[in-house]
Amino acid sequence: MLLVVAAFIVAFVLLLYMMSPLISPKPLKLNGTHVVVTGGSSGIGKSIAMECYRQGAFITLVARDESKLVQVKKEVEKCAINDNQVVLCISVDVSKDYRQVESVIKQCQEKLGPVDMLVNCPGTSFSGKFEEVEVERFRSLMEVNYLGSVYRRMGLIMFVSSQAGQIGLFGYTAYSPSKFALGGLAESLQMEVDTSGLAEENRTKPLETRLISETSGGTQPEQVAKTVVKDAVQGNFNISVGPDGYMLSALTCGMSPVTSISEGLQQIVTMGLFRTVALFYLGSFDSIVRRCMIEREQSKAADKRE
Ligand SMILES: NC(=O)C1=CN([C@@H]2O[C@H](COP(=O)(O)OP(=O)(O)OC[C@H]3O[C@@H](n4cnc5c(N)ncnc54)[C@H](OP(=O)(O)O)[C@@H]3O)[C@@H](O)[C@H]2O)C=CC1
Ligand SMILES: CCCCCCCCCCCCCCCC(=O)[C@@H](N)CO
Repeated sequence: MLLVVAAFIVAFVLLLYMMSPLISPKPLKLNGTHVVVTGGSSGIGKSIAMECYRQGAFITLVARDESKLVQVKKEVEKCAINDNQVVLCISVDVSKDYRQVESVIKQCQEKLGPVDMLVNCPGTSFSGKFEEVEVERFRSLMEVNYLGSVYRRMGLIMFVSSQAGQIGLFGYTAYSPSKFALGGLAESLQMEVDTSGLAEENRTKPLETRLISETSGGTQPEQVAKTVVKDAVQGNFNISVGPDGYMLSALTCGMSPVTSISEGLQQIVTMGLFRTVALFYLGSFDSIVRRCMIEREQSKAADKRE
């Protein structure tokens, strides 16, 4: 008995020792740095750009629609904290020609210096039942959400995924894999790198997907931006928003790295508990899908009778 306890303590101390080099050293100070935000002309990307500007960064906004970019540039400029700060805009489709993207990023580096932090936030979403989603959608979501975040460069890189990138969800057969891929990329890249359109989606969204998505409390993009920027400059690998996001991240951490001792300890301690909570969530998702199916069949039968 004593031996087992001793073995546990030794293993634990060893674990802490092994984790210590993973703990990121000093946080990045955003003041004066160059932050590139792809997908920066709307939603979360725009809020992240504003948050970084408020902390003194120089910003390059990347998206397709030029007029939206110009408009958002003005909004970001309002968040300035000194007179030197600059916002650049680049209109390019990140899902298309990689060389073109590379060349525009080169241009912005010539103007604002090397990129200190790259925030990958371009993305679109589409939901529908598997057999009703055109194959072309699978390709286009993969191109924007996944390939649109593949840029080879140095510095801090942030990938904006989704809860649907941690778990597979009804209606997200095209979207979810593109976000899972992003997670795989981040996890592989982390090992290599030596770092010391919601409206469109809602048009087709199945009732099941809507009900399941509503389980996760909506968060304002400004709040998301605050949290992710704070965590990213600290060098954290897994960044989540809200209590369900926290639980999901702990639950799906797998072999992803830890960036603080307390993060690792929390995962170890909470894993079993969160798995229990997750089973209840799964049960409720299942009952949503079943209820929708029954309701559809009933209304079909009623239509026939008429
Ligand atoms: N909103 C949500 O509920 C959630 C969002 N997410 C993820 O967060 C990210 C941002 O979402 P959100 O703020 O809602 O998105 P928005 O639709 O508000 O903004 C998307 C941004 O990406 C740009 N963009 C889209 N396609 C391309 C492209 N091919 N090339 C270049 N830029 C492109 C858009 O500009 P333009 O169209 O002009 O190119 C826009 O600036 C996405 O990756 C999304 O999957 C994750 C979980 C929840
Ligand atoms: C311990 C376990 C906790 C489990 C919590 C589960 C919460 C599930 C709800 C997930 C909703 C995700 C919708 C994503 C939509 C999206 O990514 C957007 N692009 C939509 O436009």
